[in-house]
Amino acid sequence: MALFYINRYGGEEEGEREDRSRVLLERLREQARARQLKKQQQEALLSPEGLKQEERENKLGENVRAGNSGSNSDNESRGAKRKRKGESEEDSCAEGQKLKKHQSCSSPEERADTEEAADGSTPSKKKKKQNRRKSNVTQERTGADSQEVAEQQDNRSNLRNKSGKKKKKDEEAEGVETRRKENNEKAEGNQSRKEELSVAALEKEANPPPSSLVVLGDYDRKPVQKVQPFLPQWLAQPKLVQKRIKENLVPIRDVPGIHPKLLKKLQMNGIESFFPVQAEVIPAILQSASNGYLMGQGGYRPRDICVSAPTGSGKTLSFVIPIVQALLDRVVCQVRALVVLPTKELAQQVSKVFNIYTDGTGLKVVSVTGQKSFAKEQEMLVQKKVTGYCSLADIIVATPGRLTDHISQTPGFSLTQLRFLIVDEADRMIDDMHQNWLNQVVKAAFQAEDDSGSIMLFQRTKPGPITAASSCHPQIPLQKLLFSATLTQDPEKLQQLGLFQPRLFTSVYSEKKLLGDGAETEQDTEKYTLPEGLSQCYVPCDLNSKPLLLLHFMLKMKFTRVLCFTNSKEASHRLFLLIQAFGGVTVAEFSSRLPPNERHRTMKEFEQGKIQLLISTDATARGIDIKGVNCVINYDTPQFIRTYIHRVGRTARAGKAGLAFSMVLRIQERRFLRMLKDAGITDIKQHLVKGKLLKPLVQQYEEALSKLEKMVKDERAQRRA
Ligand SMILES: Nc1ncnc2c1ncn2[C@@H]1O[C@H](COP(=O)(O)OP(=O)(O)OP(=O)(O)O)[C@@H](O)[C@H]1O
Repeated sequence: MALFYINRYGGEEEGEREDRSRVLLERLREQARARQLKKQQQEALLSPEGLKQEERENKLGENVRAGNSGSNSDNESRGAKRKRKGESEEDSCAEGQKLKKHQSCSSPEERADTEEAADGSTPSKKKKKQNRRKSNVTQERTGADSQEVAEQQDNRSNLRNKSGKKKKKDEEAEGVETRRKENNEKAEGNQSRKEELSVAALEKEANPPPSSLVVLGDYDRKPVQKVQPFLPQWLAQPKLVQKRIKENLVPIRDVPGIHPKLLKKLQMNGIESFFPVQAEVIPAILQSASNGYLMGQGGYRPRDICVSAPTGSGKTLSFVIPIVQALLDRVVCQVRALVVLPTKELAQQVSKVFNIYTDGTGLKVVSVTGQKSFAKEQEMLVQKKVTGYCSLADIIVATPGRLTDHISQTPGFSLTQLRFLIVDEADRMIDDMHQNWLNQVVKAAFQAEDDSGSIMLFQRTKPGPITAASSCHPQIPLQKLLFSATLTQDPEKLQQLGLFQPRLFTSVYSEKKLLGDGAETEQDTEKYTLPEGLSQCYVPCDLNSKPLLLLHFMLKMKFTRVLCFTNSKEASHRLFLLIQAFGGVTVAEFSSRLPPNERHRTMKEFEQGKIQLLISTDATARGIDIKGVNCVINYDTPQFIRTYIHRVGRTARAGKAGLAFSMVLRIQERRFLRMLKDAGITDIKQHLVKGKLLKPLVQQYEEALSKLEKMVKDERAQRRA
């Protein structure tokens, strides 16, 4: 076999070489013929008249050459250099290229050899090599060089013609007809040679030989093309939800399948119409539970649902209503719905909404957030009976930390009947995934029931691939529902949630844009959506003028119900003390510095309008729904776009109007505006406050500063004591 390959390979190579030499030989013959014809022509010219004419022509040629002698000698020396260079580069020339170069750029010396070949004598190998070298040298010459070569050729052949004049006289006997024919052939040959030479020169110009010198630091700025992410179909083609609330209200009776009990409750709570996200998501969840909570529609596992809609667009109700309805018919109290949220305040808020809609239904809602003691929470969750533990909660609203504590430490706490897992502020919860809370929940949900387990029939195992066998054994499905105003569209992040055939409902539209060449491209014109009633401004300022600006907004512009954000609890506290020391504004602070009950009280007072200005950390940035907040001030610029969106989203909720001011240090201005622009937020206006407007506040402010200094010292002393 190996031998066959060798022979085959060898055979092909030989054939190829034969072909090449045949072509070469043919070419050489042609050239020799052309030369012979030229000689004959010269002889014809050597007649007395012809000689005179030739002398005249030679003289004229010499004069012309004398005029160009400088440049010619330059060219010659360059030619010599190139020849040397050509010799050194010879080895790197590819075999295939050699033939082409040989044909297109034959030097005078080479042609002398070709004459020999035409005579029938075979040139030696050494000579061939020399020829190849020479042809390489010639190849490097420019168009001007090739002209010169052509001239030299003519001169040499003239000389040769003169010396062999007598010898050639014998051949004059050949017919004039043949000469003319051959003359034409020769002219054609010369023309083609000239063309080949100039093509070679052009090729050389287009591909100059590589330089050994590298130019550093000289590069062109190339526009970086944005890589369009490849999204799975459910992310690329979501179900679109209208952004504008007021224009897209849907009367509650127009949404099919809602239980009359719930319709009544909605009306009692002043809800006559559903917001767009509710009109889309409520029917979708209800449909997946249309066969009851024990199995999915048609016995299949229901699809998971992801919702990305602006702040204040009513996402809470879009999961509360269908879950309450799905569990209305439950017989035994078991944990069937679990809502996980990032903060205690948010968990309390959501559990309040559940309480409203489960009131009078027999469904029990328990909140596990650490607000109460662990033992107290345990008592609220499970009860020990003679027959074993039984659940006291149908719906649990929890923060991840407390939830995992109960999973691992509360006897009888079971999630084996869990049907709905709701992750609110899902993007934030994905960031918290390092706590491993989701794995613990899923593990607890698919844990085998111990002997005391009452409903062995509905025992379930962790779902694997769908097979005929798995379809024959229906079990209570676990459906995940994700909600956020800034839900990530990063498939890798969402992957961590182990979603099953998810559906996405979103208000973030990708718009098709026309490129310059007329082609269409899909571009995210906005990555996040803000409430329609929100007006945004930024105030360029310096560090010292920030407190004065805040006082100016509160005292001169008479802002009321203002939620003001700082980037740390220390900053919140100091600003609170300063504004308090200044006086004239009812102010409070909200951060993890305060105990939960104090935070709760503060929030209540703020909601009641007893506090004009609430200075807070990002603890209130997400999800908190405080009615009547008409202005948000970013005292410290938010570092991330998601933080900005959630902060400003505390106003302009439920289709109402609201105002957001961001104080931006001049050094931060560019970065801040770029951050917003990258997220597709361009409708932010600059709001300049003139120094003279702040001047009247300065003296009182300086007094407040000295008071603050004293207060901070006292606090430090107290802490040390
Ligand atoms: N259909 C409705 N009609 C009138 N008001 C509604 C309706 N749905 C919700 N609301 C009110 O709108 C406000 C915002 O609702 P919700 O807190 O659910 O918004 P959200 O989308 O969860 O906001 P965030 O993203 O900030 O958490 C609440 O005060 C709520 O009572």
